Amino acid sequence: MIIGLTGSIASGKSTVATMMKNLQLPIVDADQVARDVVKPNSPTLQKIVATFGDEALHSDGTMNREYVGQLIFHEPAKRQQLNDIIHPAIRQEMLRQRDEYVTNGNQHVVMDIPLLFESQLQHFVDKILVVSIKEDVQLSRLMERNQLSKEDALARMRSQLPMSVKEKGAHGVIYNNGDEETTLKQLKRLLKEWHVL
Ligand SMILES: CC(C)(COP(=O)(O)OP(=O)(O)OC[C@H]1O[C@@H](n2cnc3c(N)ncnc32)[C@H](O)[C@@H]1O)[C@@H](O)C(=O)NCCC(=O)NCCS
Ligand SMILES: Nc1ncnc2c1ncn2[C@@H]1O[C@H](COP(=O)(O)OP(=O)(O)OP(=O)(O)O)[C@@H](O)[C@H]1O
Repeated sequence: MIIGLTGSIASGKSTVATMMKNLQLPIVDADQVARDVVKPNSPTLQKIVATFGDEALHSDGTMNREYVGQLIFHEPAKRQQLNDIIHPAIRQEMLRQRDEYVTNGNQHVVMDIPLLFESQLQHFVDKILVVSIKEDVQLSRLMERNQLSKEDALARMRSQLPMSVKEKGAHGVIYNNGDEETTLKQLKRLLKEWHVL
């Protein structure tokens, strides 16, 4: 079974992905792939610099994530431009990793894809697991983790589909408002239901 793990920004996808890894499930991590495809001198990073200017680059040749983030989380048109450049490369590499895990005999693979619904990638997976969170808890965890102002954190949250839409499209939902142990219990229950554990 290919499981699509998604949710909203700072809802706890990485936290749940780590739990799944500890349960011996292989993970394809879209955020990590998104970092890999913009390595210094990569064609994707060159396109980003051609579009957003030299400020998108640090002097050591790595992408200036803060600068690009400020641009795209506040301006939908710029976000679309970045998505058009970077998403094809991300998709190709995610599918390569998924298929490699399957070829190597893994019965189940987890794909951690923050924008699964926004990018309409439902067809990449067999079942969709949404990590849900209440908006006030999400806001405070996001502000704390990324040291963001309330305004910047809200801009990031609003750049994604509402949680209610994602919950409706899910085969299973985990609520990550409490402590990690409560979340782990829900995860194990769901995976048993799906005959993954
Ligand atoms: C804009 C960038 C440079 C900001 O980098 P930063 O280190 O601050 O954030 P990070 O990459 O850790 O992403 C954090 C979260 O932001 C959200 N997010 C990232 N990109 C987007 C986007 N294009 N649209 C909506 N939400 C996004 C996701 O929930 C993601 O998990 C970076 O997120 C990026 O390259 N985004 C484009 C690639 C992408 O769409 N990634 C998301 C999943 S494939
Ligand atoms: N149950 C929990 N209790 C307390 N803190 C939590 C819990 N789950 C996650 N966190 C914290 O909340 C923040 C967001 O969690 P995490 O990074 O897993 O979210 P994410 O959905 O992967 O985020 P992103 O979309 O930005 O990649 C992190 O700082 C994490 O340590």
